[in-house]
Order: sequence, then C-alpha cells, then structure tokens
Amino acid sequence: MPDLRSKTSTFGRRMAAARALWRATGMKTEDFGKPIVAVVNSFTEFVPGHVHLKDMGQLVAREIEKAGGVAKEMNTIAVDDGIAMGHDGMLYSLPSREVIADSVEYMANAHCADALVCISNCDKITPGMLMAAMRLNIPAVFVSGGPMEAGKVILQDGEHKADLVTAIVGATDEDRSQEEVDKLERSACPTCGSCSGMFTANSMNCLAEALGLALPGNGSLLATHSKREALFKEAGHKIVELCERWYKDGDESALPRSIANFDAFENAMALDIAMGGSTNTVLHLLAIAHEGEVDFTMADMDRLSRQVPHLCKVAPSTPKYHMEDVHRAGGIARILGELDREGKIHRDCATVHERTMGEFIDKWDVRRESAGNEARDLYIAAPGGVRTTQAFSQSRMYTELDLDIEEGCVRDFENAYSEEGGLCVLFGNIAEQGCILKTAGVIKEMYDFEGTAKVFESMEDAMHGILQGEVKPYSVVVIRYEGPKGGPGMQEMLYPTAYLKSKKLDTTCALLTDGRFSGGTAGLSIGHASPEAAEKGVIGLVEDGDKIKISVPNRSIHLDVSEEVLAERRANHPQTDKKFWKAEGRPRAVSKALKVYAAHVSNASTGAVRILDEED
Ligand SMILES: CC(C)(O)[C@@H](O)C(=O)O
Ligand SMILES: [Mg+2]
Repeated sequence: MPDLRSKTSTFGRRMAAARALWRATGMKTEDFGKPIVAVVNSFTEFVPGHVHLKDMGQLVAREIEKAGGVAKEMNTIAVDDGIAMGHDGMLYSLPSREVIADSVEYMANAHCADALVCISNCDKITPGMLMAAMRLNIPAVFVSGGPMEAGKVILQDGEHKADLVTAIVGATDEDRSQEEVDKLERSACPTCGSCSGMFTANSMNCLAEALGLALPGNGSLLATHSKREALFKEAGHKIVELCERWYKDGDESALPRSIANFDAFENAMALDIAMGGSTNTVLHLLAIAHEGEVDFTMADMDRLSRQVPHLCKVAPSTPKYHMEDVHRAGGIARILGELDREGKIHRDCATVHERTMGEFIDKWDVRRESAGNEARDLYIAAPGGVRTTQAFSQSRMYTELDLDIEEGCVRDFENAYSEEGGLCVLFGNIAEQGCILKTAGVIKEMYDFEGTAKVFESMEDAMHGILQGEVKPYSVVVIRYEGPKGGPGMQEMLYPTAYLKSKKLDTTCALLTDGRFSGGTAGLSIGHASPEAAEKGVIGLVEDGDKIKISVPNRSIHLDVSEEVLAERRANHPQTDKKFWKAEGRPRAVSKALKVYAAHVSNASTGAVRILDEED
C-alpha cells in the first residue's frame, strides 16, 4: 500500500520538530496518521468569481475533519480577466495559470500533503489547479465557486439579459445613449460568481464534471444558490473517501490520472463541442493532458469536432440563454446524457463521486427515469434576482425544468443546432499547426469567407484601429505578436471582437490572431494561430491587402500569397530571435517575470505549456 505522503513529516523521532510545528498549527496527537488534505482556496476580493469564497475553505475543512482527515487551507492567486482585459494587465492572465499550478505543487510537496480539495472558479484558476492535480497525481476533488446570475436590463429597445460582454459592446455602440450604458454597467454583473455566459470559467468548470473530477452541478449551479453549499460539504467527505481508497486499499482508480485518462479527455471534449465552450478550453485541456502525460492532441479535438453535434447555445452565442438556463435544462449531466444516448460517451470512466461516468449520467440526467428526485431538486435551482456578493444567499426554485428537446437550452441530436459541433480546428499555410474557432458563435453565411487582410501588431492597435474606422467590411483583421511568446502571455482579444460587433462589422469581417479570445467572443474569430509570429510563423508575414480564405466546412484557412513571395518576405523580415515580444514599432514594457515566461512557453498548439530543454 502507498504510505501517506504526510508520514514523511509526521512520523519518527527525527520529525519531532516538524511535529512540533504541525502541533502549533492546531494538530493533536490523534491527528498524526490521518490524511492531510490541502484545501486550496482561491479567495480574493479582486474577482467577483472569488469574492464569496473566503469562508469556503473552512467550510470544506470542517467536513474533512468530520470524515476523519486533517485539513490545511492554503491560497492561490486569481486574475480577473474581465478587469485585466483591454490593457497590458491581460499579459499576466495566461501566465497566472502556471503560477497557480506551481503554487499548489510548491505547497503540497513542501508540506507533503496527501490530497487536494481545489476551490476554484475563474478562467485560469480551474485549469491551473487541474494541472497541479494531474502533475501531483494525488487524490483531488474540485469544487468551484459557481456561475454569476445573468443581469437583466430594460433599454430603449426592450428588456435584455446582460453580462459583461453586453456592457463592453454597449459602451462603444453609438446607437446607445450614455444613460443606457450606465444602466448596462449597473445591471450586467449582478452577483458574485463567474461571469454568467458560456465563458471560459464556466466552460472549464463544466469540463471538470466531464473529466470526472468534480461533483454534479459544479459547472452550472449558481454561486448564490443555497444548494451549492452541499457541493462544498460533499467535497470534504469525498476527498477523505478517496484518500482511504488510495492510501488504505491501494486503489489507483482514486487518482486524478486514472480518472482523467484519455477516454475522459474525449468525454470532456465531446461535451465542450456540444455546448460550444470557450476556445480557451482547447488551450487548457492540452495543458492539463500534458501535465498528466495523456497523449491528447489537437488532432483528437479535430476528429471529435466532426463527430459531435452542437446541442446547446449559450451567451455569447445567443442572448437568450446563460448558465442558469443550462442548469434548468439539467446541467452538464443532461448534455452528457444526450451524448450518451447516441453512444458518444465512454461510460466506464471513473469519477470522484460515482463509480463510473455511466452511473453518473444514469443518476443525474433528468431525462432518464433512473434519475430520481435528487436530480430534479438540484436542477430546478433558480436565480434569486437580488444583487449580492454572498454565497448561498437565496433559495429560489423554478416550478419546472426546461426539458424542451426542440427549442430549449439543451437539445437532443435530432434537433441539434448543427450536426458538427460548436468548436473546430482549422489548418492551412497560415496556421500549419492549427488554429481554433468557436463555430457556435458564427452565422452560417460566414462559413465560407474570403477577406482582405488588415494587419495590427498588437491588440491595442487593433482596438484603436477598429474604433477609428480603419477596418472596412470584408476584411480579415490580423492581430499578431500576441501569442504566448509574442505578447508575451497571449492576451484575450475580447475588446477587438466586441468593437467589431459594436461597429456592426461582426457579420462582414473575420479576425485572425496568434493570441486568444475570451469565452465572450463571438463571430468568425480565429485564434491560437500556430506557429505564432514571434516564432517566425507565417502569420508574421501577412501584409495589408493580402487575401485570406476561410472555410469552416473544409476546416481550412489559406493565405493567398505564393510560396515565392512568402520566401521573399521572410528573407526581408526583421525577425526577433530571443526578444520575442518585440514586434516592430510596438512600444510595450515587458516585466522580467513575463520575460522568464516567454523564454519557456510553447505555442498554443500544445497548450502554451512551458517546455524545458531537458524535455526537448
Ligand atoms: C471575462 C471573461 C468573459 O470571463 C473572459 O475572460 C473569458 O475568457 O471568458
Ligand atoms: Mg478569459
């Protein structure tokens, strides 16, 4: 049987000093020999998705103690992408994922923790913690803070549901009055929780359910709802059970790498494609797989995107539905249930709560008779409609679920939005290692698109250019030197894509970047172009006026410039070698911390993970 890792610092005469210190943290004689669980909390007052998490660590800790474990709370950082968005602050967002993964590793290994309960929520926190769980491969349960309620606002043209993207677009829409913009600002983000659409945070918290590492309801049950408290409590019990299975019985299926294996990644990706998740999920799934040594690649994503239909449309792809509506339709178990009915799910994958994914679906998919009242009770949880920063502060219930398979928030295969899913990978001379598109947010008329390149060397220039009217219909806006190395940090281009929308150019222009997008981005917005400009990728050779052809059905993107001309441009190009972030004519102050990041990070096609020479 594997020894408790914590025994290293809690057993034997020579550990008297370490035990003395453990005692000083509150441990008693009878605690030595119990599993020590790191309760990894990401509470911060900077981020609405985390502002309500202050007491959650202790809530989980008390349950761990009741179940027979020792709990030690620790904290990680959390960047609010929405607040960091649109300025240099965004350079720190993706790198913060590795800081989070590393800080969990540092604490867990320095103190020989036996297991993790990860209290995550926003964009980089769930992925960073998932990376750490896979890297450490010790028992782990995930419980996130939960989604924000959608905002509601009455504007001149009627009532709207609102979120932060509605506010970004409204602020630069010349048809909106200042009074309306003020209203949007005050209504868009009414409660604590991760922003209310199928944005990155929610997408990742849904995928954690499909990977088998989080409890039912994790991705969709609102942060404000009293029912969410049970998830935190149960996480405390489940982690002690997992510790027993691994440390007492040697049952390897209790470990993250056994749960989140290749098949589980296929399940997660199938869910992602069916629900039109944020394009960032691609980056994060690749990075999590990398940490767990799972050979899951862009080619697998491409294959799955042709086999899985699009079953669920949520903001930003439609203004009609937000996460609260996904929950009412039965949440992630319901979408997995639809996929399972058509044989698209590996039912035998393990989960942290049910023996198999199949059992999870049978018990929690509200369209099955095998799902009892427990499932129905969970999924009728409704928004409270009251501004608050308090977790579990309301208990409103819908009287009925949304089980409309034709027009509802989640549909069955027969009524799918499209036969092929909401996310896809495109390849071509301008992105030989691939680029990513969320088709869920693209109108069918743009599936085959040809446009003229309008090139910007930074996100800021693009924002300015779009607002100044430099972009005309039928353009492909190219924003480059914004990749993981080139930024560095691979900024999200939510402002440029939202500005295209407010300038009413979103249905006549495409956007291509080696940077990435927010989950709030819609339109023909293609990101993660790899190789990136800073590593001499072809995207760095595009010139204003070049023609670019995009075909979603053919999964292709082509720069219509001959090989000879490209070779000529390459020869004359002022390429950077080590100072990746130095795009021509771009004044950008880059801190030492970010330069260190740029020196090791790989491009997006492998998840922007850090590669060390020894791994080459
Ligand atoms: C601020 C957002 C919408 O959360 C964004 O960062 C995302 O990636 O979805
Ligand atoms: Mg983000």
